[in-house]
Amino acid sequence: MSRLRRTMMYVPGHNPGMMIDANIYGADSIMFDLEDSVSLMEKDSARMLVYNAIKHIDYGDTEVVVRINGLDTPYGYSDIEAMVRAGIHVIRLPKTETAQDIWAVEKKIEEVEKAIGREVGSTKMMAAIESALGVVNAVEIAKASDRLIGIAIGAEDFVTNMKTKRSVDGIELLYARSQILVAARAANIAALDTVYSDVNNEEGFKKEVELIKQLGFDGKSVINPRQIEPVHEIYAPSKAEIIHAKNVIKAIEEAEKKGSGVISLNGKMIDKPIVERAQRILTLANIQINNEEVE
Ligand SMILES: CC(C)(COP(=O)(O)OP(=O)(O)OC[C@H]1O[C@@H](n2cnc3c(N)ncnc32)[C@H](O)[C@@H]1OP(=O)(O)O)[C@@H](O)C(=O)NCCC(=O)NCCSC(=O)C[C@@](O)(CC(=O)O)C(=O)O
Ligand SMILES: [Mg+2]
Repeated sequence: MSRLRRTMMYVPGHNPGMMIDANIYGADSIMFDLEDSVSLMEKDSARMLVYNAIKHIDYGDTEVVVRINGLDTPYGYSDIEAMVRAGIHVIRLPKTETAQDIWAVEKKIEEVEKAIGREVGSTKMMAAIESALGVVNAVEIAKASDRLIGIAIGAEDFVTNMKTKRSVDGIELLYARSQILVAARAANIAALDTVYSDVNNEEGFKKEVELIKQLGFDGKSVINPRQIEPVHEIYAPSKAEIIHAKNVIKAIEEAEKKGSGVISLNGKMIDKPIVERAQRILTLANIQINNEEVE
């Protein structure tokens, strides 16, 4: 079953109180931040804190991601060196604009993997796209490396670059979100939506989550534990959807045994895209397809 990435929670890398038990809130991934939530004065100490957290704290099954500083800053290469040595699962590059940005990070990761005897390719990557140039190059970025597990939109930087600001309905983000989604799907990797900064506006947050789910995003970057449960609730399939999905899988398995790829269920045609949607529903419902009784 593919890993769920409905929520990826930012945890400021200079805040040991937030880092120590960041997995207890139930986010699918936690993302230690070395970039914009950390002041220039604290860059080196935050890197050391995050290194120690990854090395010594057991975060269980939670995926651990680190957002590094860009390679155009004095911190990016040291961030990669420390994070690969610590054993990070995923390195997220902010403000990615070209495939070359990905290759430069990958080159450094590989150098460190070889130096410490870590399996080459085992450190995964994500790219955040936060500018017009990044959006224009989204497909090349998404396809730039086998290490990439997903791409994300960073809306606060993006709207600044576009000389606008975020609105309630998010119209200013529609093109970029769509472009990033299409690029992710073309590369067969995950698409993650951006943060919603107004943590006390639960209604506004839920509306945005409904929107990005409908667009097709796998999940969302979040900044506060209170934002995790609403995302998981909105992404959870209904009981009726689960039962239907199970019936679709059972029907197609029986049809395949008989050598047919197309069948009907309750008078409706069931073919490959419908089966794929059913599998996605069961993944979201956390159900092992083959080990479940079909109701
Ligand atoms: C927002 C707020 C200050 C609210 O504080 P509050 O104090 O009101 O929070 P409360 O709800 O009261 O906290 C209750 C309990 O949860 C604990 N707790 C809270 N937050 C926690 C957390 N994140 N991790 C673990 N623990 C947490 C807290 O310690 C307390 O624990 P306890 O005392 O034990 O009860 C706080 O959450 C926070 O700092 N968030 C992270 C902000 C951040 O990282 N920004 C950078 C990333 S965006 C960016 O860069 C833009 C972007 O790049 C993005 C893109 O890529 O999309 C672009 O361009 O768009
Ligand atoms: Mg940003």
